[in-house]
Amino acid sequence: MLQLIVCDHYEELSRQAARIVAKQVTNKPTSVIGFATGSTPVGLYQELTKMYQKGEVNFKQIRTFNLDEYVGLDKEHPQSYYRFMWENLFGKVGIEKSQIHFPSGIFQDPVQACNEYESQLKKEGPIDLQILGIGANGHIGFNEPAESFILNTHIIQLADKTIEANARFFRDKSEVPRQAITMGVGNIMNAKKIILLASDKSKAKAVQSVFSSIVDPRVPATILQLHADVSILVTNEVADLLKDLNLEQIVG
Ligand SMILES: N[C@@H]1[C@@H](O)[C@H](O)[C@@H](COP(=O)(O)O)O[C@@H]1O
Repeated sequence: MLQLIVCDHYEELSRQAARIVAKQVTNKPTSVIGFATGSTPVGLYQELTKMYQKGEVNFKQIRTFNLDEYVGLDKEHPQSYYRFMWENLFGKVGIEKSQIHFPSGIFQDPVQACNEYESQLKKEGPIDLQILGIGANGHIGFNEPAESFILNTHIIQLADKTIEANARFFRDKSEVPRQAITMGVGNIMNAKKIILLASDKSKAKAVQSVFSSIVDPRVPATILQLHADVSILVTNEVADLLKDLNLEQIVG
């Protein structure tokens, strides 16, 4: 079931998302939380940090999984998602290395790297609460538009649009890795609860697609319609653009 939550602005969206995460962790201190990167959840991570500092939530017993990592960037690379999570959340709220799981962007054998993450997910999962952003092309994690869905952790060729969108974090577009390792849509759909955050106008079409009643791997987020518990938090400016768009307007 999909629930749309419209928030006045980005700060409110971040606060609402933080309340959902904090409630999950308070109700079940040993929760497995799936974290996302990108600019959208930064406000959520700031809110969680504030709540932690005020003693309103603690993360001592949680275990974490992250959606994805760039292939070829080691953990300490300034643009690695691993480093992003330490700088934006883990390092600020007392989460320790022993609590976290991350797909590795550096490996000799891609199959083995994916299998290792799969076994960790199987052993520690299911994820209780998965946080998602969304790409303007409808990608979730790094599940890019394709002819079919890939369910498990895999290596993906990044779409040109994604490379362009993420170039803003690098000195130059040529520095953006061309591949990523990502959880598959099956891993994401296995989460008990999902919250998807979209605050930028550029995401409106992708968000609309989630309500399209068509499931299409060319817009990966459409799979979320089959999940039992998804809350989609959008800002007013995204909500204003949610009109009767059809899927063909979103693909490509
Ligand atoms: N792999 C990540 C996604 O997990 C994220 O949701 C998306 C949107 O990012 P942003 O929030 O910066 O727009 O793109 C990135 O490439």
